[in-house]
Amino acid sequence: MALKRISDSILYVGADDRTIDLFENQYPVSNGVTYNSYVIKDSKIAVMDTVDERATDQWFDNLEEAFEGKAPDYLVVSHLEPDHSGNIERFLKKYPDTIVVANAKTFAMLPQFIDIDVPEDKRFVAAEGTTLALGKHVLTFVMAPMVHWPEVMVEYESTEKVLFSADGFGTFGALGDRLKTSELENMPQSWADEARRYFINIVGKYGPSVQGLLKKASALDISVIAPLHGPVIDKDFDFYIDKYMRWSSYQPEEKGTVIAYSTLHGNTRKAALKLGDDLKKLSDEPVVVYDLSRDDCAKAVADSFRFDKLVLAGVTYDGGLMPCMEDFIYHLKMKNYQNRKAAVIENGSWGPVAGKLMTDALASFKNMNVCETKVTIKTRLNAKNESELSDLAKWLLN
Ligand SMILES: Cc1cc2nc3c(=O)[nH]c(=O)nc-3n(C[C@H](O)[C@H](O)[C@H](O)COP(=O)(O)O)c2cc1C
Repeated sequence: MALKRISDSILYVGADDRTIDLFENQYPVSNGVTYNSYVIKDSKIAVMDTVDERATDQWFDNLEEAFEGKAPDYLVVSHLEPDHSGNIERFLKKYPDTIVVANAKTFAMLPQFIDIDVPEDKRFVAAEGTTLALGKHVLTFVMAPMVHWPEVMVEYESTEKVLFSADGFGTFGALGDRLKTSELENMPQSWADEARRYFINIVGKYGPSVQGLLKKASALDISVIAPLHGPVIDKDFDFYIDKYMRWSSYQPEEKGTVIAYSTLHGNTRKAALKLGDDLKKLSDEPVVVYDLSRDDCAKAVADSFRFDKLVLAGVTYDGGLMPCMEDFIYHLKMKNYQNRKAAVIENGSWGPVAGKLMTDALASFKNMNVCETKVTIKTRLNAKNESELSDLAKWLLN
């Protein structure tokens, strides 16, 4: 099959992985994932990153097709996460004359990832603003520390105005025979859900670092963004940049409520659904309800960042919270959840403490407006609780 291309000179040599169930062994990827890698062909040939070990054979086949009998000159390593560094060693064994292009931090960390000691004359050490001419094409290196690993850098190719954005603007999902967002259906909207789940959960903790990179990127004239996962972005840039601005500044994208519940016997679920119905009766704003025992925690976390309101509805369990609620709150904390309106519904049959625990957790996040009155259910919803839930819906929408 002919290789997919960004242009005549920039080829896609990455691969779909539809066999993986959990990305990073924790995020469900029912539509698979891609490990992107690119080849720039000019007087010199540069390979932009390797791929996960799971895609080794496909990648080497693609490389051979792209090289057309020539040998590569450079291997650019934008960062060392195993899904991108997984084939550096095999590549250097197969193409030992290649010069490795990476920054000083990457070279310092490289021995943790490969057993080959790259000799000095096979190293090109990139720093902020360093350029590397391949012929007509020229790469400029832009450091992006802690987006989301310390050694991350991105590369800007100025002739075709391509930003190789590392994991920035990446998303889950295999690509099949398409590559660019302009070739995919329902773009850019359909990109947002999975890109949000990817960003918030994988990069979200490092908002200020992402803002730093966005500031540097705003000075570049960009025609294409080529990330390391998912489609190459070739239009509607404002949409994608706006999403990244919001996500990295922890601002909600839109009005709406996430109700995340934990239940042992189903009564707290009933309360969560009742509140959802009350909200829907009062407003057209979206309401999304998550069963934290069953639903994808990463999706619940991503939607919590998407919307401006969050309700935690949880049972008291052995004098504490159910593990799934603890886990959800832990994820919110890890990803710097903040700037939202929030409320709590608790349940307990003899000594409810879940409300205090959930309220304290929410109040510990930055700039939260947490409802002062919590709804306390004693085992089953009663008429008073129903009226309290109606009042809570009004407070949330106020
Ligand atoms: C194993 C177990 C431990 C529980 N621990 C407590 C507890 O420490 N304090 C309390 O008030 N209720 C406790 N409960 C009762 C739950 O909070 C109870 O399931 C809830 O009040 C009813 O809501 P649900 O139908 O949503 O589970 C416990 C229930 C179970 C099954």
